Amino acid sequence: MQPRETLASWQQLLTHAQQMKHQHMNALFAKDSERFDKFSIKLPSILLDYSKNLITEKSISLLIQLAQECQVEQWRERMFKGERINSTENRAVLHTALRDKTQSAIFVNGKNISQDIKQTLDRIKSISEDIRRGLWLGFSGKRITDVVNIGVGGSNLGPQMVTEALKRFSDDSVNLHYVSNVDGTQIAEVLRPLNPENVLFIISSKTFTTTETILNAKTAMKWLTAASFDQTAIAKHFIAVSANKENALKFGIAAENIFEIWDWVGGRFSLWSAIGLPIAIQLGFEHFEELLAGAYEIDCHFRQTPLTQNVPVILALLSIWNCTFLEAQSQAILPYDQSLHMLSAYLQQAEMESNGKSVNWSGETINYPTVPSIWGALGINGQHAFYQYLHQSNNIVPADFIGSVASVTPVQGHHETLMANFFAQTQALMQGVDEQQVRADLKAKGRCSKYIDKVAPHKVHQGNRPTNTLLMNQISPYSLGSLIAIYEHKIFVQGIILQICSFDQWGVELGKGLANKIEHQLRNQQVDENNDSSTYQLIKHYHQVKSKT
Ligand SMILES: O=P(O)(O)OC[C@H]1O[C@](O)(CO)[C@@H](O)[C@@H]1O
Repeated sequence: MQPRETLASWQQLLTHAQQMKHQHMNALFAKDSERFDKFSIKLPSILLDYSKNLITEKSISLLIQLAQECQVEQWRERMFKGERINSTENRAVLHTALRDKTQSAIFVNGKNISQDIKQTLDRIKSISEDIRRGLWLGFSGKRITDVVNIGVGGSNLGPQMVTEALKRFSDDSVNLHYVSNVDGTQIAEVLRPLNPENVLFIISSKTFTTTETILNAKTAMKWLTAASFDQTAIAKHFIAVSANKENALKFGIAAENIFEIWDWVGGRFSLWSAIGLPIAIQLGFEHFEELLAGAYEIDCHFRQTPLTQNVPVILALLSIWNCTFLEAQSQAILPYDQSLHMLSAYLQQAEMESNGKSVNWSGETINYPTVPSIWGALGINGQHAFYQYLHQSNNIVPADFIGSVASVTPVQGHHETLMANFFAQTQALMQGVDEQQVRADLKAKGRCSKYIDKVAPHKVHQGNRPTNTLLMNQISPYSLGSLIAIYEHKIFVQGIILQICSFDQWGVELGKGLANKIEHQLRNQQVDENNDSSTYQLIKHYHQVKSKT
């Protein structure tokens, strides 16, 4: 495995980055009237404009060379063909197979998984339709009006982000709720207004060992059986989605209510599998299929388009350019479409759980900056909260701006105001305003020179802050499927170039193990003296205060 720092393109990028740090995007735009054409890509439902990055044609050409030297195209084929590229877990990575319209045969451990996928899709269709038409009945013969999805991380964020985004496409035949937090407040609040006779629970857990999910599921089961006085009611009110059928059965879920997922689907890439059942229930199976179709379009684009015109590849290269070579440390996700209000939370898991690692495939320490921390919120709300930092802090935060040409719920006069802000913000972040201009503007407003001297330095915006604009035609199941798949493949490409195993998540295990030990101490009013002094005193304080409340 060739260390990345020894690649010719890597070395040239290091030198090139030092030169580019002294450039301003304003000058690059002034020099080149075709900059937008050179640095934008149009897909059927999404336009990517990446011209507002600190790049030249040379930057892109070196970055493409880097992708080639890292054999991104070969790795991409290995993924699509089902090779075990998740090396630390010895697993294939095949979320793309879940949305492959052609249902081509793909073999994992000698088994054609496309047949399993088809069967599961057929079951999702039939169960979601039964529930939506009122044919699935609860223990007292009443129809299901409310579905509660219990799951966390990848077993929650994907379905919740999508059903929130596509609410407009729901006919409201069923109310959908999500419980992810083990804080009892959440499940108590969700269940409080519901009638057990009308509620169906989906227990979503790939491993079926996640403490938070299992505890919430147990509470749900107690709530149901307390009302039904009958264990047989469980079969009418509980569905499980899991790769661990044995545990789901042991838990008490009826065999016919268990939906299988497979070890070749990573939790954070699983919304296309039966983990997406809540999507089909709330929006209808045909909309779930459109979501898959939108993702499939991007799978084909990613697999077939030359690297220079390949949206996920370009986004990955820009992230590497901004973080590894220009040393930005975080990346903002700023949707301007209300529908996408959960997108940054979703991408936080997708990107940070995938690539937030510090050793390479061989387990050697990586000694160059890799991926940024991902954060964000709805752009308009952010403007009145944290954009001050984006515009004027010393830290450069590259940002993805995501908006739609047409609103799915047009309210007269609103969309233009929203989108005017969308366009203005990337312009302001790029252009900035220098002191000379600030002074001239203040003078034109009739301000006295004493005031101008005092205020002018505070009003300077350096600009030169990189942004990508992803402009969607309109939010729909199809375009949302495409958007999510773009980010999934971007994450993959980053992992390949940075030599990070993007499909494991060992970093979540240590905390889980320690929580188990501490939970034992909390339940038994003990404090283990082997704890460090901070943790020891915190637990002791917890017991003392608890004993008095
Ligand atoms: O679906 P499961 O197995 O309950 O896991 C939920 C989430 O927990 C994690 O394992 C992290 O703890 C994620 O990777 C996963 O999406």
